Amino acid sequence: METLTAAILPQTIRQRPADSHKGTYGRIVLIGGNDNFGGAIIMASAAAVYSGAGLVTTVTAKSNQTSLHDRVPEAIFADITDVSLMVSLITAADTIVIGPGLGTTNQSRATLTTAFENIQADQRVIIDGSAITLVATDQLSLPTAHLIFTPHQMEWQRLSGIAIADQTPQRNRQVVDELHGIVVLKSHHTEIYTATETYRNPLGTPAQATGGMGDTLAGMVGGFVAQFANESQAVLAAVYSHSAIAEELATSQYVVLPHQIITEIPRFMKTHSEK
Ligand SMILES: NC(=O)C1=CN([C@@H]2O[C@H](COP(=O)(O)OP(=O)(O)OC[C@H]3O[C@@H](n4cnc5c(N)ncnc54)[C@H](OP(=O)(O)O)[C@@H]3O)[C@@H](O)[C@H]2O)[C@@H](O)CC1
Ligand SMILES: Nc1ncnc2c1ncn2[C@@H]1O[C@H](COP(=O)(O)OP(=O)(O)O)[C@@H](O)[C@H]1O
Ligand SMILES: [Mg+2]
Repeated sequence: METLTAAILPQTIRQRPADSHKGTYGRIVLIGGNDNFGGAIIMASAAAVYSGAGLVTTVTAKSNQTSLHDRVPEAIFADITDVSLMVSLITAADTIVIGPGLGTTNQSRATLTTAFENIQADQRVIIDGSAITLVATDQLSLPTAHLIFTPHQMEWQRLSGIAIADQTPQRNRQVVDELHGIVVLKSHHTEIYTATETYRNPLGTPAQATGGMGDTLAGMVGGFVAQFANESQAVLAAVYSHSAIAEELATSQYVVLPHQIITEIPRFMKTHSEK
């Protein structure tokens, strides 16, 4: 297993060409946030915007519209019950993040199934939170696309069938190979399984152990893969940046809140971009 280092940052975070516009930096659609879990998709959306994604649309419950616009005015709102709108947004996107705060009701399942049916092979899809749980419990068939799963250990137990105590790199790898996607297995020592390599994230702090921390990571991964061509590198750089910012904040804070990480992303990316 390789240990990630800060070298991944300037390799991945490129200088922005002068001759560019918002379309250059990715069209990302985030789907999730029911009436109870609006915060999850708002944090994911904010993380995508602050990571530099060019155009961000959030498909969520109508009850989250005002909060979304208040917290992330850069994001476009779409009502999650408007199925044809969601389908057209998915069709036009290059990156999709699905699952933060989606919930596991019949309506959540219907949304996920419709989204999967309309995803195209060239799209990058981050599958997080409730979407992982639904895929596992309902044995949904996965779309053919560039898939990136971001489970915590219990979500990985549900998806892989490997009990948390038995989640060794060797066993995890067998399931990762069957999934045909990248897996970010989150814990206090997050591991990233790409097609060919396994990486350990050396950073992270218990100050991060707070609700919404993974939703924020899902949005950052979405923002990074929407912009940077090398998909594996983009995932690694997002995971590393998320923890590195948290460690910086934790030098003077007992707990680090997801929205505080989000606010720091643009500065951190500038500091660690290609020189
Ligand atoms: N503000 C919002 O809107 C928020 C909305 N959210 C949304 O809620 C939805 C459900 O997601 P979820 O993660 O909260 O619940 P679930 O999938 O049942 O997992 C929890 C179970 O797993 C266990 N567990 C074991 N190891 C673990 C580990 N390393 N890391 C974490 N858990 C671990 C854990 O064990 P325990 O805590 O009991 O020890 C518990 O039994 C999802 O859509 C998410 O996006 C949240 O993000 C919060 C903020
Ligand atoms: N003790 C810890 N040390 C380092 N990182 C942690 C610790 N606890 C949680 N994290 C990080 O916080 C995030 C939690 O993700 P997740 O459980 O999906 O949160 P949520 O769904 O509430 O947003 C992961 O990135 C995980 O690595
Ligand atoms: Mg989560």
